[in-house]
Amino acid sequence: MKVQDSSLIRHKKQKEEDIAICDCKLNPSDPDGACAERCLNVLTSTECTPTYCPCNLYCRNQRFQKCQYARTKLYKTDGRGWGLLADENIKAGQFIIEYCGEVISWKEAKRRSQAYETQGLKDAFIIYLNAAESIDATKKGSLARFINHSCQPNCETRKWNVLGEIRVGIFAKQDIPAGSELSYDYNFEWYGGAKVRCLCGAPSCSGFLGAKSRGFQEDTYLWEDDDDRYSVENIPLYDSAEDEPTSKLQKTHDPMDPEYISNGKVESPVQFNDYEQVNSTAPFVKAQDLVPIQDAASPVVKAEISEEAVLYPQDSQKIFPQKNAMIVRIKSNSACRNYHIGPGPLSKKRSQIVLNGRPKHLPPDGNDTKLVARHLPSKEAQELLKCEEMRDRANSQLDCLYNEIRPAIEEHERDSQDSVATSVAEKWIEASCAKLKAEFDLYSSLIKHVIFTPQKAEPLEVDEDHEQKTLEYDIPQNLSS
Ligand SMILES: C[S@@+](CC[C@H](N)C(=O)[O-])C[C@H]1O[C@@H](n2cnc3c(N)ncnc32)[C@H](O)[C@@H]1O
Repeated sequence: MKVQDSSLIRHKKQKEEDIAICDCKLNPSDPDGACAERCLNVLTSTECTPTYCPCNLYCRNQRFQKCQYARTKLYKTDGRGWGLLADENIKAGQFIIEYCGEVISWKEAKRRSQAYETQGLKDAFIIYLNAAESIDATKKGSLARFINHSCQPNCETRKWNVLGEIRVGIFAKQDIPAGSELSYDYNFEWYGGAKVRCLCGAPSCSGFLGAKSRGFQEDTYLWEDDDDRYSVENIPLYDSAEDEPTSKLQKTHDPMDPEYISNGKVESPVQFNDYEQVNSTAPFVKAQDLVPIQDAASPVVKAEISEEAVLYPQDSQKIFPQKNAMIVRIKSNSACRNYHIGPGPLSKKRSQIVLNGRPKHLPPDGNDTKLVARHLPSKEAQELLKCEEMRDRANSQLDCLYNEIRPAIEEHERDSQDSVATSVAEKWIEASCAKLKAEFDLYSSLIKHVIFTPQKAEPLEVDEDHEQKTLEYDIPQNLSS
């Protein structure tokens, strides 16, 4: 009989209406381009959902789900325990591996870290996931748990939305040649315990792991004794019977002991691809016996795009098909409200988004507008292209604004459970409105031109440079102003 570990957080099932569907089109002559860097979902750090993606089996945006990891191997460092090496050349930006572990509430994270410390556990494996949750890879996890800290790292952590849940991946910050040790900046948030002297050897080394940390500020976090908002009891529990993988993790050995993994042979680096495949699908797994370690500490994951990035009231959800747009959930102090920015729940139809029951077409890309403009007299074409430029400018303003306010949002999120400051939200809304207005202008201009184009099936005479020479207009009386 399986005993459910009540400290683990249950998988959330993604609702159909929350599935984000990109508008990529599969080009049979370039299948590798399916859901590549311009995919709407990729731009919003969201993985495509199998069977819903227009590129179907060719979709390349399911790396977490398919465990498309870089080849890595373990090695024994000098003074820093185990470390992880690149076992192939890795490109800048490449997804290397998921940081898997038990997903627990912060309250549970605090309890465990204290317990680990009392037991004299040496290394720290709890990382920050979001305001309410942490990932503990102390007993269960992937090879990512062996990646050491560096003050001048070649990797970074990024959060991705995978089937409606936020997951953490290790990504290359730069090209990494095979044989290099992988590292990221833990940006430690200490859960107590003595500080660990940093041995990364970087010229800019800050001296200690967690030197950047403001320390574990118990009082500002959620789990004051009388604060039950995020207590384990209130969080839906993971049903191990449903999803628990059968893996090597279930064996009675310490699965995280590289000597166990590598069959006792630690002299030379060992390949771990099979092991990774088995474990990587399960960021949420059942607890096993504790392993004695010392000086527990918990690295905090820095997210490139915070899933709790910017507030946008739910009742005024808008579509922002941009890099910074992500479905987010932010909990306010007074009540548990949901805020969204970015693509709201998307319908199953391609190129169409349904919000609050109203279908909205995704904006045409620049090429489409230019195509339309080619078939218009130059004055109209100019106007159309001007509108498009306006839209692009507003888009990039919104991007800049997002980058500007992101630190405040992340800072705020860590400091307290209040919603992001109203002034920040207002700034965002203002910029979003500017962008929407620019888009509106673009579309109205497009519509105007479409209405004003000839109704007769008179082919347009176009010269080699696509410049239109003649046009016949059939302007409806009521629209001829
Ligand atoms: C997530 S684990 C990394 C894997 C670990 N080396 C092991 O053998 O399991 C984090 C721990 O590794 C050690 N560590 C990581 N980076 C270090 C560094 N730059 N200097 C000293 N110790 C480090 C610390 O003990 C830290 O608590």
